[in-house]
Amino acid sequence: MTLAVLGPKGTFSCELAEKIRNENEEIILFPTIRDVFTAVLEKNIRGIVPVENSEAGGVGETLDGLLQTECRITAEYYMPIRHFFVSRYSPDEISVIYTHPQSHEQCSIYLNGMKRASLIHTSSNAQSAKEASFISGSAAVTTESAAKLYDLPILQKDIQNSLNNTTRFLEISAGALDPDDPEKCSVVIIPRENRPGLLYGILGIFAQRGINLTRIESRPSKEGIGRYVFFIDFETDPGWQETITELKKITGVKELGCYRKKDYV
Ligand SMILES: O=C(O)C(=O)C[C@]1(C(=O)O)C=C[C@@H](O)C=C1
Repeated sequence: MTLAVLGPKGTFSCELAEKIRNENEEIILFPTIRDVFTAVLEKNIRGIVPVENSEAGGVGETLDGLLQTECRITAEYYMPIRHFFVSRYSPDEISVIYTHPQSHEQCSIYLNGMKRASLIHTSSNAQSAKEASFISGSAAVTTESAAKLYDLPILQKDIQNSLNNTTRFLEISAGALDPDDPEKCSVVIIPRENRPGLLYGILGIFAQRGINLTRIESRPSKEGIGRYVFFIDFETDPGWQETITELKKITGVKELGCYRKKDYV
């Protein structure tokens, strides 16, 4: 078996993959989250992608991958996220800081205090460390494993805004079937029309059945201003298939997958 994740080595995605991989399962690294989706479909392997963070919200590239590809969600993982500020230079010598945009948001309070340095966004937390390992006068916001890998001194631990900072990751697979006893389901509502009460009607189906939503997020449909799709996660009951049938009667629905709930990793 093979597990596809965002690289290079040292990302949070990579740290999670190391923890959850099966014995003898090989981890393969890709430069973007979109490439992880493509590999999962083309090679028929499983992948791990970040989907939302407690501070910075949804991860757009993953939401787009779920909407636009046939990958299915087969599991979820919650991982506490600790950010490290690393550099070979002293704070007054630092003129540039490399950071992933999600990490920038998660560490905004600390980074706003670094007024003399300019911020450059990168494709991952490991890439940030890689840049800081050879650019003079630079620093990075990164993971503990990437700091070790690139031998970068830690100037400050835990620079995230909140000590409860957590990212939820999804396991995605190609052509997977839902388990018989799922605990959660994810769908995207793709409205066929813009009419009064549509969202009320959708939420009413969950309310009437006493179903708890664990997340609802609107995202532009990319078809024009004011047009949205809605990502909904809900806790399942024995009649979860009927819930989806009811939804399909009033709106467009893309089923993303049903799966078991997971503990913190
Ligand atoms: O760059 C990484 O280390 C990643 O695994 C990506 C990612 C993300 O895009 O959310 C994962 C967890 C953290 O929330 C920050 C970055």
